[in-house]
Parts: sequence; C-alpha cells; structure tokens
Amino acid sequence: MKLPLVRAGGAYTGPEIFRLASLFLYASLLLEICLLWWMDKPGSTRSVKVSLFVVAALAVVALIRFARPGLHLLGRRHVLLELLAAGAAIGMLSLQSQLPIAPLPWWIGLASVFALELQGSLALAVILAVAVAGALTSVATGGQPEDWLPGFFVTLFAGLLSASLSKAMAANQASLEQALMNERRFNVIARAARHVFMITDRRFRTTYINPAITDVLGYSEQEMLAGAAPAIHPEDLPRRNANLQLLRRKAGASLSMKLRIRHREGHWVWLEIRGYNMLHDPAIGGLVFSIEDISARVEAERKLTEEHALLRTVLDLNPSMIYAKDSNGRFTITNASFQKHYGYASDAELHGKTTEELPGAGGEDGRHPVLPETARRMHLQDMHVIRSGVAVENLEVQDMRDGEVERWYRTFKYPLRDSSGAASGMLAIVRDVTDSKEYEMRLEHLAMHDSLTGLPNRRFMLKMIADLILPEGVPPPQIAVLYFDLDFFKSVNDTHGHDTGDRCLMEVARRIRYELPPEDMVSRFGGDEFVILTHAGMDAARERASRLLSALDRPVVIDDIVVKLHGSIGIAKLLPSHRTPSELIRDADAAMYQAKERGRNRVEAFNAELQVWATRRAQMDVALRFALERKELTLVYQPQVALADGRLCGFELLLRWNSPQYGEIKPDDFIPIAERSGMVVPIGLWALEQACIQLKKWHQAYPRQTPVTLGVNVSMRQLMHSSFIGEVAQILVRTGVAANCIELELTESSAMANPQQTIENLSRLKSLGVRLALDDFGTGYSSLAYLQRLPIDVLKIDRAFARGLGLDNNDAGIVQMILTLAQLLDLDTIAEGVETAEQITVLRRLGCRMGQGYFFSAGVPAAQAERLLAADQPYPLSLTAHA
Ligand SMILES: Nc1nc2c(ncn2[C@@H]2O[C@H](COP(=O)(O)OP(=O)(O)OP(=O)(O)O)[C@@H](O)[C@H]2O)c(=O)[nH]1
Repeated sequence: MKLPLVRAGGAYTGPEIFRLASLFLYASLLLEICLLWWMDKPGSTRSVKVSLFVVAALAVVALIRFARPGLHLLGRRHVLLELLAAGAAIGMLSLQSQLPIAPLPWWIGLASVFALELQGSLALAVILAVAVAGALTSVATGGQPEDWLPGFFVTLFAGLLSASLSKAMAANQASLEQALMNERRFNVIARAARHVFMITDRRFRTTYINPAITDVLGYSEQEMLAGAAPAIHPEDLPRRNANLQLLRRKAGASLSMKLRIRHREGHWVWLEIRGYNMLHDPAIGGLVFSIEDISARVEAERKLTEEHALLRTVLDLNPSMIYAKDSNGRFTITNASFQKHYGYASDAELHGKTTEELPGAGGEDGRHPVLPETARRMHLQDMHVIRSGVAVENLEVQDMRDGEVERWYRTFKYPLRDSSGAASGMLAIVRDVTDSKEYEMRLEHLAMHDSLTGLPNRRFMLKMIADLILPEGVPPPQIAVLYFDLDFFKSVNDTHGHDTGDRCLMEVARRIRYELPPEDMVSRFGGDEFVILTHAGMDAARERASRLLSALDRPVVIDDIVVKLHGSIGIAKLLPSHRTPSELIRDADAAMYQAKERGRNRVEAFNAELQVWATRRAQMDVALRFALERKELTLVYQPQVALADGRLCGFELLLRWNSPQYGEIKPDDFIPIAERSGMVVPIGLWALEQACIQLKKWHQAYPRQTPVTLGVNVSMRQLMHSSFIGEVAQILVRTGVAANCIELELTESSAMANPQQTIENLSRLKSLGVRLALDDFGTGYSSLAYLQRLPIDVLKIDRAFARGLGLDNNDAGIVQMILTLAQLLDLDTIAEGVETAEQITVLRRLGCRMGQGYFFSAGVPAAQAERLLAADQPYPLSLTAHA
C-alpha cells in the first residue's frame, strides 16, 4: 500500500506526523502491555483489560486514519476524545502495581503526539493537562517530587517542542503552497503574454524564455535555450552592446532601448527592450528582459511622421493663410503664409498666442502691425465659432492696415470638436482675394460702363430704373427718362470716318454730362443714343432736354473738322403701369421717334396719343410675327412698261398684309415694323422664293425674246444679315429661274447709309448674276463717288419727281439730271408713280426707258398678271389711246 505520507511537494505537516505518530504510540503501547502481560501473567485485572481494550481500539482508529486519510477522523472533538481515552488508558496502567509499566515516556509521547495536531492555546492546555496527569499518577503511586518533577518538565518540553514544530511546519506548508501557486500563475501569465520575458545569466545565455518569442522572432523556446542568437541590425549593434555592458555592470540597473532584430524568416523586427539587472537577487540571479514587438507602432509612427510632414508641406505651400486655435483662442497651428503675413519665422513663435497678442499698431521687431480693433474683431469672431460651433463660410472681409492699400480676404472658419463632441478649437482658412476682387470690380465696371465715353451703359441704366420700380400698388417715385438720339449720325461716320464719329460721341457725352446736375444719371444706351434718368418733374425734364439740344448748337470741332450735330429727345415719366424698365424706355423711345418723325432736332414727351400709336405698333409687331405662318401675306405684281412701245417688260413684286385684326396694311406701314423686329429677313426671303417660282413658270409658259423681269425689294437689314446672300443663291438654284431676270431693289437712302459695306454686299449679290436697282432714287443724297462704284444696273426715279412732271419744271429738271447721270453711268432707268399721260410724254421726251404706276396698272394678283402676259398687248401710251 502506498502510504500518503507526503503531500504538498514533500513538506510534512503536523497533522500528517500526528497520523503516523499516534499509530506508532498506540501500537507500541499495545505491544508493551501485551508483552508485560504475557511475561508476568498478572492475572486478568479488570483495569488492565479495560486499558488493553481502549489502547487496541485507539490503535485501530489510528490505523484507519493512517490508511484512509480521506476519512475525517481528525475533528477537534474527536481528537480531544481520543486524547481523553488514551490519557485514561495510560493513567489506569500507571496506577497498576501488578504490571510494571514505566508511564513517563507514554505521558511524554501523549503530549508530543497531540501537540502536533492541536494548535494554539488548546495545544498548550493539553500539554499542561498531560504533564499534570503524569505528575498526579506518579504522586498517586507514592512518587516523590524528585521522581515526578523532571518527568513533568520533560513532558511540558516535549509537548511544546512538538507544538512549535507543528506550527513551523504549517507555516512552511503555507509558504510552499503559496510559492507553488505563484509559480503556476507566472507560468500561465508568461505563456499568455504577447511580450517576451527572458532571463539570462551574466554572459547573456538564456536561462528562461517564454513562448511569446515564437510569435515575435519565429524561434522556439527550446532553440533559444539551446543558444540560438538572432542577428541584431548592424546599425543598432554598437548601441545594444554598450547598453548591455552598462546593465551588467551595476546591480539593480535597468535599461530601455529600441532596436531591430532579424526574424527567423529574414525580415527585421523592431523591438522595445527593457532590461533589469537582477544578478544580485538569489531567487533570480540573472538579467531579466521584457521584450515587446513594436514594429507596428514604429511603422505607424513612421507613417504619422510622414503624413505630418506632408500635411505641413501642404499647409506651408498653400497660399491661403491657415491657422488653428485651441478652445481658448490660442494658436496651435499656423502655416508659412500666415507666419509670413504677420512677420513670424516659425510656427513655434506664434504657438500659444492669441490674435490680440500679435504685435499692435507700430509693430514689433519689424513685424506687420495689426490694428487693435482688427485683432479684437478677429479674436471675437474666432471665439464665436469655437463657442457656437457654427462655421463661417465664404465671408468676405476688407482689411485696411496702416499705410497700406486695402486688401480683401475671403475667410472660412470651422469649429473643431474632440472625440466626445466638445468644442476643442477652430480651423481658419483666409484667402487674399484682393487681385480677383479688383479684377471682379473692374469687370463689373466694364460690364456696367461704356468704354468709349466712360458713361454707365444700358445695363447699368436698366438696373437703376429697375431699382426704382416699386411693388404694385405703391406710388412710383418721380422719375423721368430722356431718350436722346443724334440725328443722321450715320452721315458723320460716312463723311468723316468712324474715328471722328467716336470723338464726336465723346464730346456729346461730355456736353450732356456738363449740362445736367450731378444727381441726374447719364448713360450711353446704344450707338448714338443716350438715356438720362432724372428725378425732376416733366417740366424740369423738358427744360433739361432743351438745354441738351442747345448744347449741340455749338459745332463740334475735331482737329480741323467742324461737325454740326443735332439730336432728337423723347421724354417719358415713370407711371404705375410701368412694371419693367424696358416699358419706361419703350415709351421714351416712342416719344423720341415721334420727335424724329416731326422733323428731328426737337423734344417730344410721351402722351396718351403717342401711347395709342406706340401700342398699335407694338401689337402690329406681335401680329406680324405670326403673319407668315398664318398665310396672311400675299404678293401682287405691278407691271413695268417700256415707254418706247408700251410693251410689258416686267413686274415689281409688292407685298400685302391682310391682317384679320387690322385689315389690309400697306408695305409702307408694316415694313418699318418688320425692319425693327428683324422679321423683314424671313419675310423677304419667302417673297423672293415665291417670286422666283412664279417667274420660272411664266418663262416656261410664255417664252419671249426678252424675258420679263421681276423686281424684288430688299432692305438694308436683309442685306446686312450674314446668311442673306447665301440664301438668295440657294433660292436661285432651287427654283432654277434665270438670275438675270431677277432685279433686287435697294432704296437709295439705305444704300448710302453705309456705302462701303453696301458696295461689298451688292458686289457679292451681283456675282450671283442678278440685276440690281437703286430704288427711290433722288431722295437719298447719293454721293456721286459712291454711286459710280455701286454695281447697279437700274436707277428707279422716285415717285416724288414723276408727280410734278408736266406741272413743275423743277421736277422735270431733276428727272433730266437723273437720266443724264444714268446715261453717263450706263444705267437703265425706270420712273415710279407714273399716273398721267402728261408724265409719260415728258418721260419719253427726256429719254426714260421704263415706267411703272397706276397709269398702267396697280399691283395685281398672279393670275391677273399672267393674263397680261398671255395677252401680250402693248399698253397705250397717250390719254386718248388709254381711254
Ligand atoms: N463712330 C461711331 N459710330 C457708331 C457707334 N455706334 C453706332 N454708331 C453709328 O451710329 C449710327 C446710328 O445710326 P441711327 O441712329 O440708326 O441713324 P442716324 O443716322 O443717327 O439717323 P436717325 O437716328 O434716324 O436720325 C450708325 O451709323 C452706327 O454705325 C460708335 O461707337 N462709334
């Protein structure tokens, strides 16, 4: 049987010795009793038998207790009972005279054995009791003090020794258990730790290392204990060696270092090593190292450093001033631009300062001064952003520093928050936008001013008027607008050139400005148009207008050129019905047109009558825009007759507008409206195409030796239109008509408006093969020089001259001159407005080739014109013949 003598790592305890010692005590006492009894045969005294029986029972109990330590036979009561029984048995045996047992050793044994199991004062009491019992039995058997006293003390001594021993063993056992527990805990921690723990001897040979080494460097504990030595990075080796030497030299010294060690797989691992010299500690007797893998941290720090450097560079390269402040409004970060602006050399110099601590007016150390009120304003604004948590974005501020021109800044300020959401400071980006601001203002000025005269332009004026138009229902302020247009300014350009024209405009602008009070606003509204806005009443406005006209009485002298200028002025006042600036301008414009129509160089005010006229024009303008698509326009053909034989030689195409709203309207009434709106371009092309189709049909149906021609009116507006000539060419191709039978008629006055341009355009038209006629000739102040250069084929003598033929010798003289001129320039001639036989007689006498007018026929529809062609009858040329 394996006796469980030793527990807890080999340390004996009092109770364990008690188990063995009590068994030994009872067994040896039992043996002695049995031996004595057998040798002396003392008879069977009752007390010996009882003692024998008690000791035997106790021996059995002790044997069971020894063999089965798990049975709980060591309770305090049980032990005391057992002590009582054993003491009683020894006492009874001590009092037996027949059995010569020496009791003292048994009392000593009893005290020693039970002192092992019992503790504290109970043990002392038991020892004393046993010693006293031994002494009493000795006294009872006649023993003298010198007999029992030594036994008494020996019993006490043995008992106390035993009790002390038991106590010491208990303490030893507790320490041992604690040590074992600590060791177990350490092992668990060391195995679970991510850090490497290593102990080396003084020669740095590993004596202990935990398994974390495998995770950190790839080596096993065993390899390390067997002497594996991972390589140290060459750059770190000298420092590492020096540090280790220092560590080893002094007991209790410690070190901390970072170095790179090669992993078993070849890469370098950054380690942070802390070392402690514990050579003096007998429990350790070595150098202790704690090693942490800090590769990730080093990498993160490297990245952080790089990012920081990058951010710093970005910040410093940014031309905007950037700064951050803490929650107290103190600078934490500033970029180079900010530092430079305030005359600082580094971030550190500004760190911790508030805006108010920047150098004050006058400056320090050559730094840029900041006005105290500016600094205060900036500081308060920053603090507001920090405290309110509300960002300020795109705020434009103007800053004027002492002795410097004003600068413009655009600022963005954002509150910063910490991880808990509390305000931790603010970030500001301040951009100097002075250049772009100045550019913007320049652009704005350019957009709102006329570059030639420097006056506000149309846009500016319209905006000013718009600002004065109040919401509906609110009475309008007293405002009048003067629309000033120079008369016949075209001729100034034509006669003296565009540069002189420009200088005239500048002079006119100067005179207008000079004549009017400063509070009146003068603008150049268009080419030769000026619009004046005045807060004066109508009478005062009229008076101003008259002053302006008088201001032009003095001729304008440019170099040695003297230019006589006049103007027409229309006045309109702001009415509650005007909801937009253009409505007011429209009325002033209408009044100005009235002034032109009534002879120019005069002033007209807008009134109810004019309003009706202007409204009708505006309505007709709208209606005319739809006339083409609603097929309200029709064409009629007025015959043109050879004055030699009365034969029909062509037609002039005339437009009619049958408006369901306004009835039949003559071209003289609607063409000017179409001219102004630009509708004349599509209408003219449509008419031309229809005429070409018609003429082509007639040429096919009624061939002649000299084919009939068709005159089509074109306006300057059409001629100037960029695509006009191309469109004419396409129409000629599409319809296949003979181009030389199409005669495009341009009035003399429009041809002479811009003769140079007209010559160019007419030349291009001419190259298409068409004939060109100058209409209404005699009214347009043709310059002979230009007339000669115009690529025309026909002169159409204005009806005004035909009217007086036979009645007025002046008219006959003019017609005579025109015909002579035509002859000289080798041009064909046709007289318009022929109504009487007398006119024909004179025209024939003067040598005019063709005539056109009511004497022959008014304009007739295509069907009727075709009948004339089919009949091919010459017109009678005298009254009698005609009748
Ligand atoms: N020199 C010069 N001429 C300009 C400028 N702008 C427009 N014009 C000319 O000014 C003239 C304005 O003509 P209109 O007002 O239509 O006609 P007008 O000859 O003044 O005749 P009425 O207005 O009918 O009296 C045109 O010939 C333009 O070419 C400019 O900046 N400089």
